[in-house]
Amino acid sequence: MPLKQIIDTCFDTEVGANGLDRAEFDTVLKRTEPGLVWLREAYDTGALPLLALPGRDDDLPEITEAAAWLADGATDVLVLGTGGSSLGGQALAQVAGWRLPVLGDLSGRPRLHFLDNLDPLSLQSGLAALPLETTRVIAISKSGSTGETLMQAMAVISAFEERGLADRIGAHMLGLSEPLVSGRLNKLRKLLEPYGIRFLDHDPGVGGRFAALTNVGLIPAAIRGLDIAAVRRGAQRVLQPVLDHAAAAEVPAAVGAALSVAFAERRLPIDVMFAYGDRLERFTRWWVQLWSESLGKQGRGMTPVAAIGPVDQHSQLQLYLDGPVDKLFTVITTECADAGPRIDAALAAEAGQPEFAGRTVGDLVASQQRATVETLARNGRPVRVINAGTIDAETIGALMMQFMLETIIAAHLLGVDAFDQPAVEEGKVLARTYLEEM
Ligand SMILES: O=P(O)(O)OC[C@H]1O[C@](O)(CO)[C@@H](O)[C@@H]1O
Repeated sequence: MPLKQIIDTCFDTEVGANGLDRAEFDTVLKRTEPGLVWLREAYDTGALPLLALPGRDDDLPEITEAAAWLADGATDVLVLGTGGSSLGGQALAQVAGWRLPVLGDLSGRPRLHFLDNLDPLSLQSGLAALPLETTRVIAISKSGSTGETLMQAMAVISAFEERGLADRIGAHMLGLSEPLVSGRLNKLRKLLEPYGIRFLDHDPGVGGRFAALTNVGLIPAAIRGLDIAAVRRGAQRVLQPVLDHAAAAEVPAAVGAALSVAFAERRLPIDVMFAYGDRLERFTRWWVQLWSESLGKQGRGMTPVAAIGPVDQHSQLQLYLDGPVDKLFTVITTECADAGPRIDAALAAEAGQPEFAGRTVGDLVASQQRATVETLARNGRPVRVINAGTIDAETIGALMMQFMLETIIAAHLLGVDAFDQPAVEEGKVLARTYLEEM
């Protein structure tokens, strides 16, 4: 089912004075047109390889083979890498059942562990607990120089050696990094290749946070059994209107970018993504990096906040309904009516919840989604809705492409480069200095 975007509750007619008036919105929407032209040109010239990915299938056999190689006979697969080298894979794998409460890893496939946050205690206890004889590792870093990933890779190698498994390192690990460029040191390759570890190439033209549809995101997804061709099909469906020269109003990503920037210009500089369903939790985190690193530059940018429903109704909604009016909400809903356990009428009566009788858990969540959107609007909070239908491979591909396009178009509107992240370097240099001083 295609994504369905509903924006009525962003306008003053629905939410009162905090909403945009149509003319104001149309002016910002018109400003997205150069961004759309730029995207089409980038597609035609191949300047942005990300845009060619949805239509490609030539690389899928290599991705499928790598996933099968990692999973073959494995009880556990460790994914080393951080930021864009991890979050896309996490978002996709979660759609296929990874990291869900209780049942997440009971699929007969290897357990997946994404070691994206460097934490000394987690790493130590994790490596001690894992059956390394049957553990495979994929180390992902576009640059090959991210300290966290390098340190994790070194710790893993040492753990294999300490368990007397030094001779298996080459057969248990895979690397994924940019191809070697003469004169530039790739530390990850330098570290791992001497062990005979095979490397796949990270597409040098696709930045980490935009790499979910490359081998970076698709290998972990395929390990979990997600249909990776369908992920790309979903992405293509969202890209197509841009390539077909659709008017900005017919390109949901242009509409989304225009809304966000229009509200930011009105001093609503916070974007809250409120996604209903456990399977979208990591997706919201992936989006937070995409939106933050791509747009937060030169004093500009909108602050992303991630929430999932219904649980965050019980932690954040009070602020959203009654706190400062400084946010645009994007509520991602799913078709969940009729899904999940059906509630026994006698139990419902016994508990004093007669309205539960005969209803499914999905019926309640469907009602909650609707209620959240309406309550936000009634309290004068601008809210757009994206009805994602069923959360499957195609849907997550579509959502990822929608938000990547939205990010690129928003960057055009803000006048910033979506593809760099110069400011984060400063802290990395300082951390290295402090480490040397220790
Ligand atoms: O894939 P790499 O090069 O290891 O980078 C990991 C992450 O670190 C950053 O460069 C920020 O430090 C992100 O942009 C990137 O996704």
